[in-house]
Amino acid sequence: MNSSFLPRSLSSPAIGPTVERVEALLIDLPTIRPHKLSVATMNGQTLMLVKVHCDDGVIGVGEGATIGGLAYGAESPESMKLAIETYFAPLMIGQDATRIQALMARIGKMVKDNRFAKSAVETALLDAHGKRLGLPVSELLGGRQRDRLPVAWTLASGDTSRDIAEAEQMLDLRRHRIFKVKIGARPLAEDIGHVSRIKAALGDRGAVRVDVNMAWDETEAARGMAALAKAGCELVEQPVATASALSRLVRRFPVALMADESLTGPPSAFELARVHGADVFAVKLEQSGGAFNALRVAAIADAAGIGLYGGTMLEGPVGTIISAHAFATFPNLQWGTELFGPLLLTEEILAEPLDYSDFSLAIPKGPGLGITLDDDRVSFFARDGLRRKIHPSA
Ligand SMILES: O=C(O)C[C@H]1C=CC(=O)O1
Ligand SMILES: [Mn+2]
Repeated sequence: MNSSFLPRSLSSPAIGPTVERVEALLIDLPTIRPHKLSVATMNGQTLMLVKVHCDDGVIGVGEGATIGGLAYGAESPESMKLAIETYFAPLMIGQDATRIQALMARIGKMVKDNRFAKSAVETALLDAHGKRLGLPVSELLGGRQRDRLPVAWTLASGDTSRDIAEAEQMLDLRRHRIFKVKIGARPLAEDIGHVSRIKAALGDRGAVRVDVNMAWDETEAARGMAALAKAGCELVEQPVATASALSRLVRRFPVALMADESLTGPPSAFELARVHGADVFAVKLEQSGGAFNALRVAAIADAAGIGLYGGTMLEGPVGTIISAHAFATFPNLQWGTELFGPLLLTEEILAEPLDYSDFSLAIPKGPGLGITLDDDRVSFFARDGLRRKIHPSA
């Protein structure tokens, strides 16, 4: 790509270590069970890993993931890899790796959307810079306010008894006590029955929330929210698609309303706040376009009196931990997080697993993201790796 198109201020000479090489790869991992959402049923998850190699020998790692290929949004793991290799890398190579916001602005001038891919490369730059400085990424983002984050679990087997048994197991393990039930694929009455039975079984031992993933129209949503409030559900996530429909539902029922898919970065957060479209924002790093933008979304929520929740795109450990570093800096995180993505995967790709205990996730304290990939396992599960050679249909 010809960098002479760029304004002079965005292509100034590097003063620190520079980006030498950018590498992207896809890894395919099985899930512990089918994960049923109204938009897709997942039997596995594909992670796009990006490695940014710098000329001081530091390598930073980032991740992009989405749900059900193209079922959730415009980007797929494959499209992120292509965008990074073809369009991002030429804009990054030779640039100062320590001026992360300046480099992201340079990319932003030439890459209009691709928020998930931007989040992945920004993560890798933050990881590299934290390693270089000997600081956790949370410190680069302004400083952490907490060392652990509450983590919700999603019940999405589609089967009521199985979901109840799974919730009981999570309570016994002291891993989760907040449960988000995926609904919206079945008729309303069936979904309400499903959620009511789960809440009745758990009682005060577990909080129950639902995610409709935009599947309802406004009339169904009004009926659904009234019934869910009666059943003891405390929060309904994105029952309808648009901000205006959300704003007509908010505060009509004694149940909190959370925006998820409607939030695609700071301008959408501002618009939702302006129309009073939600009680709570599910902030996702990838949807926001990276950690810095997620912090901007959180600031808008705080200013508008909207509660905050740390969302996930069911990322693997890298995407999960950059999210944890960002959420650790939020002044308010009233609704906790759902950073359970790595627990949905059957395979570990870190040298040391993450610490999920006491109903929470520990935010690593080491430099950068504070995690280390197990490179042998990553190459084994790579799309063109050994696992595919042994089991071609896997
Ligand atoms: O919130 C979503 O829509 C996506 C995701 C988060 C948890 C889960 O099970 O799915
Ligand atoms: Mn959601």
